[in-house]
Amino acid sequence: MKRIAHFNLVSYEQFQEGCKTAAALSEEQIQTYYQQLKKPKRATAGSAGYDFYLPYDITLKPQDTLLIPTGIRAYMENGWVLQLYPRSSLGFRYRMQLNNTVGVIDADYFFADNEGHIFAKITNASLDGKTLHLKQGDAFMQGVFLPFGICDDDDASAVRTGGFGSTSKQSS
Ligand SMILES: O=c1ccn([C@H]2C[C@H](O)[C@@H](COP(=O)(O)OP(=O)(O)OP(=O)(O)O)O2)c(=O)[nH]1
Repeated sequence: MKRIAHFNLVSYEQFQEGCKTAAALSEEQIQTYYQQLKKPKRATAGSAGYDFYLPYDITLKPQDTLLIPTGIRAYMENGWVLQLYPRSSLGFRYRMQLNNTVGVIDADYFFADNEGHIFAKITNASLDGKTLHLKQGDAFMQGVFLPFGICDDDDASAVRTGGFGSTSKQSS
């Protein structure tokens, strides 16, 4: 197995910033949640997916959507990508989905202005009216590191600075 990555927590300031855009939380709550953040882990020696844990309790009614600041950044060697998927059991039971279907975390995102803070946007797409209640520390999403190739005439040289959609802003 290739060891090509590691997870870190983002700084407290970045987590606080992420929480501000995601939820109405007091400073005290944010401090507590930050202290209790857990780095992603694989559940078994043979698992491909690193489980990401919720920073705080969430309730998602059918069709509700939430942005979640994970408090996590991922360093990985060039030539690797971290792909994010819902945790299968939550997909099976609640049709919990990632709004972008699969999250793509680029290797250079680690060096972005927001410290490479990984966000997840999830929806309860339940077709049978089930509300999803999850607790702080529950695994809700999984990340898999994958190698990728590039085209032989590829000359991409732009440097990533921001988060979602930032590269198209730079080039337009
Ligand atoms: O679920 C996600 C998906 C992406 N990202 C971060 C990491 C990724 O490196 C960056 C940009 O994502 P992506 O390349 O998929 O989005 P884009 O809309 O194509 O934006 P960009 O122009 O920045 O490439 O946003 C997340 O935190 N969570």
